[in-house]
Amino acid sequence: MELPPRPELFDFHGVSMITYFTDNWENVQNFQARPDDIVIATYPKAGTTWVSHMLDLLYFGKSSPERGSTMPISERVPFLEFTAPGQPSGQRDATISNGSVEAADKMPSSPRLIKTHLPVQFVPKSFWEQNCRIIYVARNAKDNVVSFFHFDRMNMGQPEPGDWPSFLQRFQEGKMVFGSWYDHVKGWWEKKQTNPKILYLMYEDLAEDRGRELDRVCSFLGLSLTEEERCKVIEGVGFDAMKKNSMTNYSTDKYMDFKISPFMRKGKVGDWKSHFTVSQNEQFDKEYQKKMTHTTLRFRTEI
Ligand SMILES: Nc1ncnc2c1ncn2[C@@H]1O[C@H](COP(=O)(O)OS(=O)(=O)O)[C@@H](OP(=O)(O)O)[C@H]1O
Repeated sequence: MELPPRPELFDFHGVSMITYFTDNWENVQNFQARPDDIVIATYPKAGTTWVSHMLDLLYFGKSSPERGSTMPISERVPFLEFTAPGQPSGQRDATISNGSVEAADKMPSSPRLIKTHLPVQFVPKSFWEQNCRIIYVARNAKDNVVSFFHFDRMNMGQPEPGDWPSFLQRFQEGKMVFGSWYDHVKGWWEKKQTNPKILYLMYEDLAEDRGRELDRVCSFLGLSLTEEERCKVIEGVGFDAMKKNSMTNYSTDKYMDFKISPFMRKGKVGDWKSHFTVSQNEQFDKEYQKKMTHTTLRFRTEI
């Protein structure tokens, strides 16, 4: 299959975007949420797939144990604002595998688990009106940008990444798909301060002790598990298990070139140390301090 050329970034209401996430804008904004919908919101590469698979196992692992090994994560947890590359708005094939609003509308399962990378100000208002629960996952900026760089190298549906120094520079300027990491993590953090329906998770905490974070998630969602169920979820969301599982490792995605880099790449905290030079790190830290002065949000870059 011939793939369309890589998309270009453009400014969309103050946020850098590509058309795959703006083509269906009206339908996204008018999306009708249901009160029991659960949203998994993240800046790209912060642990979306990890928490999506965790929630899917939590809700459907018992009733449909085959689901996690037969349905790609993009079908189990549709990506709200996504429209398939190469298919202009209005002519899209609205199957569940394309993600998107239409797929979510048709989902029979309850609760619906819905993925989004939207910054908080772009979230469709129906989610707030319905008082839906939202799990936001954030990852420290250094590991986040490294993961994003490798993703853009291997995903032909993303803009050309260029070389590492220029990618890092553009990350600091917020010229990434879904905009500035700083605005994203801070915007959701502020929203969380007044909205108890938002659980703010950290990738680093998950990496440190996913059992403990699973317990936090269950308590937020009002779920209780038997010890056996709990062990099954913990095992199912391990990095090695998810890397092997073709329903979570994106090996079925035709836009990703695994010869360049796998989707489930390293899954580590601190991998940034093998990418940043000493001077890139110093420069980054300086800008980071400035951009994070007026927030109580704190990240760990190693565990
Ligand atoms: N189970 C588990 N354990 C540890 N790490 C995990 C796990 N699942 C996904 N990952 C890592 O998360 C990174 C992908 O992030 P996302 O799923 O948010 O990507 S996406 O935005 O949906 O494209 C990507 O990070 P990097 O390896 O650093 O590139 C994945 O490897």
